Amino acid sequence: MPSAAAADHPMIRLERLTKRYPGQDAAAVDELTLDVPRGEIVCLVGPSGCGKTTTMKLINRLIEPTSGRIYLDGEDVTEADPDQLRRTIGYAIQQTGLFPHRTVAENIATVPRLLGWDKARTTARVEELLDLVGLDPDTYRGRYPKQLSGGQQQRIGVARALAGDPAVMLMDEPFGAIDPLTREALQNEFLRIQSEIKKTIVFVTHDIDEAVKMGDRIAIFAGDGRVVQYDTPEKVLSEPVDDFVADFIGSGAFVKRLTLTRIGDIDPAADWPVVTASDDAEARLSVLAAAESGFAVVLDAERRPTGWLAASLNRGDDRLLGTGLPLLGPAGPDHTLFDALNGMLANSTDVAVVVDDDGRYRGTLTLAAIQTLIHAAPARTGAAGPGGGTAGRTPSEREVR
Ligand SMILES: Nc1ncnc2c1ncn2[C@@H]1O[C@H](COP(=O)(O)OP(=O)(O)OP(=O)(O)O)[C@@H](O)[C@H]1O
Repeated sequence: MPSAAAADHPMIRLERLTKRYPGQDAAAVDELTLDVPRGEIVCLVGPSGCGKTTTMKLINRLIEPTSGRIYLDGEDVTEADPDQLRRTIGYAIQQTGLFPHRTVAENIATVPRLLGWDKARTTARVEELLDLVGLDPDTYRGRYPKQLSGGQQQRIGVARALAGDPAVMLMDEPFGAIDPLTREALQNEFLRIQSEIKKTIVFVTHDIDEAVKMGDRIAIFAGDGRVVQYDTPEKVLSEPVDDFVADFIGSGAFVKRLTLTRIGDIDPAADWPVVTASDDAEARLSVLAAAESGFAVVLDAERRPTGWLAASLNRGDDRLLGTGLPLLGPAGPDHTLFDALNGMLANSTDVAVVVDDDGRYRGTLTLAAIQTLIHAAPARTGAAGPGGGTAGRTPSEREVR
C-alpha cells in the first residue's frame, strides 16, 4: 500500500457504498460515505439490523458491494483480490471464530502462515501477542479454545486479528457476550494496547456506552442502513443531530460525558492547604487555622498523600501528628471524572484527592469542580490523539450522507 502521502488521505474511505442483498427491497447499507482517519478507532453503532456487520464485511470484501467504492490508504480496493486484502486487514468477531481443533498458538499464527513467515518469526510473534493480551505464553500456547474462558477466547481472537500486524483492524462486537466486569477489563486492556499500536480500527457495537468509551469518533446508523451522525463522542453526547440520536443515547448524556475526561487531563485545584510528615504540631495547627476549607492534606516525605486533618483538632490531640485520617482512594491520571464522582458518592464526601502516576499529590477535585467541568468541552485522551493524518479534518455530518 502506498504510504508516501500518508497524511493526505484517510486510512479507510467508503464512498457511496451500497449493499442490497438479493431479494431484499431495502438496502442493508445505503450510500454510505465515511472517512476513517489513520490511527483512530471509529465505532459503528446502531440498532440491530441497521447494517453494521454488512459494512464491515464490505470493507474486507467478505461480501461484494452493489455499488460504491472502498479505498484503503488511498488505494481503490473495491476490486482487489479479496484473499490478499484480508491478509492486510485484521478481523475480530464476537463469536471469535477460533478453530476448535487448533491450539492457541496455531490459531494466532493463522495469518503469519498465510503470509509465509518462517517458524522463528511466527513463534516470536505468537509469544509477543500472548503477552500483549495478558495471557502467559507458557500456560496458554498449547491449549485448545474450549479450554479457555469466554474472555480468554476473545483475547485470543484479538491477538489473532493483530498477528499479521495489519494497519487496519475490523472488530465486530469483539467484547460482546461476556460478563460486564470482564468486558470492562478487555476494553481497558484494548485501549492500552491501541495507545501503543495505533491501528486504524472500525469497531462495531450496539452499545452506545461502549462506543463512547472506545471511539475517537462514532458513526450512528439509523435503522435503514444510513448514518445519521458521524462525530466525536463529545459532540454526539452534547449535540445529537436529531431525536433518533438523542433517543439512542438515552438518558444520562451528562453522566456519560463524565467518562470522557481523564483526571490526568485536568488541572485540579491546589487551594487546599497541605502539611508534610516533618511538620510538627505547631506548624500543623497554624496551617489548619488558616485553612478555609477546614481541612489539610497530609503528605509524606515523597509528597504522597497519606491522610487528612480537620481544623477542629485540638492542640494535644494525638491525631494531629502522624499520617492523618485515612484518605479514600486518591484519583490517579487514568481515572475518569466518572470514577472520581463515583468514589465521592460511595464515600459520602464532596472532595477527591488527585495524584500523579507516582502517587504524588497534585491537588483536589470537588463536586462543584466536576459540575463546572462537565459543562465545559471534555478533553479527549485515549488511544489516538489528533494528528496522524487527521490534521485539518473535523468530522461532521457533511462527511456522511
Ligand atoms: N446474507 C444476507 N442475506 C440477506 N439479508 C441479509 C444478509 N445479511 C444481513 N442481511 C440483512 O441486512 C440488514 C443489515 O444486517 P447487518 O447484519 O449488517 O446488521 P447489524 O447492524 O450488524 O445487526 P446486528 O446488530 O443485529 O448484528 C438486516 O436487515 C439483515 O436482515
